[in-house]
Amino acid sequence: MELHDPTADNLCQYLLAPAARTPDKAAVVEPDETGTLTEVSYRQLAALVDEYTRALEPLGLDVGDRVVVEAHSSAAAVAMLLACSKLGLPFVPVSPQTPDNRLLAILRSVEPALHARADGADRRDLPWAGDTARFGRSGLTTEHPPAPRTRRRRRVLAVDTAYIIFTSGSTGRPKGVVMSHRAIVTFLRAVIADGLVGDTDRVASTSPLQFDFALFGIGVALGSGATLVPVGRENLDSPRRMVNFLRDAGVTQVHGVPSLWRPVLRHDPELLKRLDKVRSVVFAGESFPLAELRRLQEMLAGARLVNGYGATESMAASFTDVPDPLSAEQRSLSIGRAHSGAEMTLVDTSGRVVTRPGVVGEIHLRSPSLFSGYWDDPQATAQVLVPDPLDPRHGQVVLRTGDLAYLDERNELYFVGRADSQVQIRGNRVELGDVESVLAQLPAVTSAAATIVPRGGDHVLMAGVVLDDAAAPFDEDAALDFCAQELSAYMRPRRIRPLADLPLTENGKVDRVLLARLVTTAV
Ligand SMILES: Nc1ncnc2c1ncn2[C@@H]1O[C@H](COS(=O)(=O)NC(=O)C[C@H](N)c2ccccc2)[C@@H](O)[C@H]1O
Repeated sequence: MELHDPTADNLCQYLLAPAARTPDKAAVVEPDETGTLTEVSYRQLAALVDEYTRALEPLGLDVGDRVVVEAHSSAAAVAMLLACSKLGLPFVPVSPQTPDNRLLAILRSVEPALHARADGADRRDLPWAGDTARFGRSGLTTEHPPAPRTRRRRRVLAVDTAYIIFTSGSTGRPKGVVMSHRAIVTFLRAVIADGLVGDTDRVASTSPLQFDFALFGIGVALGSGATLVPVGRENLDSPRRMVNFLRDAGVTQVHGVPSLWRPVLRHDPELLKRLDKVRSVVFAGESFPLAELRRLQEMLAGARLVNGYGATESMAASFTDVPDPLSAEQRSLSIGRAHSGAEMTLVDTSGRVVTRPGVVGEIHLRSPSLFSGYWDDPQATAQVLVPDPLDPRHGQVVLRTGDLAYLDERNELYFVGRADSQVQIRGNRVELGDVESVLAQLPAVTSAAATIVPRGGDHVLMAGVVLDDAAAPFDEDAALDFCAQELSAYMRPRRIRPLADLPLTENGKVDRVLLARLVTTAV
C-alpha cells in the first residue's frame, strides 16, 4: 500500500489514473488522417506515454530541463505532455501558429533541452541550433539528440515545474508562468470536486495549446475519467463545420472563449439547436457580451452556461453558472466566488479589504494553486505574488490579479476590468462593457467592441461594430445619437466604425490594441 498517493504529486500520474480503472474508456476522440473520428483509449494513451518516456529517458535529461512542445491539441500532444511530466521535464506548449519570432523569443528565454514538434507541424527551420525531436502516434524520433547532461536530481517532486506558459501579457515582453505539479493537480481536483465535469462527459476543447484554457480542458477531462475532444482550427472555420463536428463527436461540454460562438450566432444561430447532446458550455478569457450570451442560451435551451474566470497564474479562480434565463435587466455577469479551496478578496488602493457591496477593489487570490513565479523574472514575480494584505507577517503570498471587481449584496463578485487599463476619460472611469452593451442594442449590430485611444493629452473612446450581413450601409450619426441618449457624455464613443470582424488575439480574445488601430484608421 503506497503510503503516499503519487497521483497527488504528478500531473502524469493524476491524469493517467483512469487508465487503471477504465482502461478501455475513450480518453481522446479525434479525427484520423482521413478525417474519420477515432477513439484513443486510456490504455492506448498510457502506452503512448510509455513509448515517449522510453525514447526520452536515454537522452539523460535532468529534472527541470525544459521541453518546448509545438503541437495542436491531440492524443499525441497529450501523451507528450504527460511523458514530460512523468520525467519531471517542464513542458512549454506552443501552437504551430505561433509566429517564428515569438517562438524564437521563447526558445531563447527557456533554453529548452529539446524542441519537440508534432508530426505535421511543419515550420521553416528556425535560426535556433538547439536539439529537436518529432513525435506522433507512431512514436518519437530525435533529429538532433541533446548532449548527455549531468543528472543532479533523483526524484520528481510535487514542487517541481509541470509547465511554463508564456502569456502575451497585456503589456510588453511575454512572461513565462511557471506552474508546479502540486499547483495544477490541486486546482484540477478542486474544480472536478465542484462538479464541473463528470466521467460521462465528452469535453470539446477549442483553444490552442499555448493557451492554458486548452490545458484546462485536458486536465478536467482526463482528471475526471471523461473523454477529451480536441477541436482543430479546420473544424472551427465555419459555423456549419463546427456544429457538425461537435454533434458527430457526441460532445456534451464545450470549452471556448466568447468569440468561438460569434460566427454561428451571427450567421446561422438556428444551427445550434442541433447540439442536443451539449449539456454545458464553459467560457473564459473575457466577459461574454450579454446580448450574445442570451442568444446562445436561447439556442442551447437548458444547457448549463459557466463563466470561468481567472488568470494563467493560478489557471483559474472561479466557475459561475449564468442565470437561466439571463434577464434583460442584467447588465453584467457575475464571476461568483472562488472554487473550493481558494478565496478571492477585494483590496482598495490603500490596501484595505473591501467588504461593502458596490465598492470597487482589486481581486487578490489566496490559493494552493498559485504559480511558482515568472520564468527568469523575479522582479515581475514580486509585483504579483505579494504578502497577504490581511497580515503580511505570515510570509504567505497571495496573487495580486490586476483585476478590478465589486461585490453585490450576496457577496458575489462582478468583474469591472483590468486595473492597468482603467483609463480615465476626463477623470471618469470608463467601463467598456457598458459602452459595448449599448452598441449591441443597435439594430444592425451583431457584436461591438470599444477601446480608448490617446488623443491630445487626453483619451477618447472609439468603437468598432460588426453588422449582420444583410445590413444596409451603417448610419454612424444615428448610432452616435443613440449613444447620446443611453450613455453619459464621457462614455460616448467619438467615432463608431463598422468592421468586418472584431480583431482577435492568438488565444481568441478581442485584440484591443489592433482594434484601436483599426477604428482610428478606418475610412
Ligand atoms: N470570465 C472572465 N471574465 C472577464 N475577464 C476574464 C475572464 N477570464 C479571464 N479574464 C481576464 O483575463 C485575464 C487572464 O488572462 S489569461 O491569463 O490569459 N487567462 C485566461 O484568459 C484564461 C484562464 N487562465 C482560464 C483558464 C481555464 C478556465 C478559466 C480561465 C484575467 O486577469 C481577466 O482580466
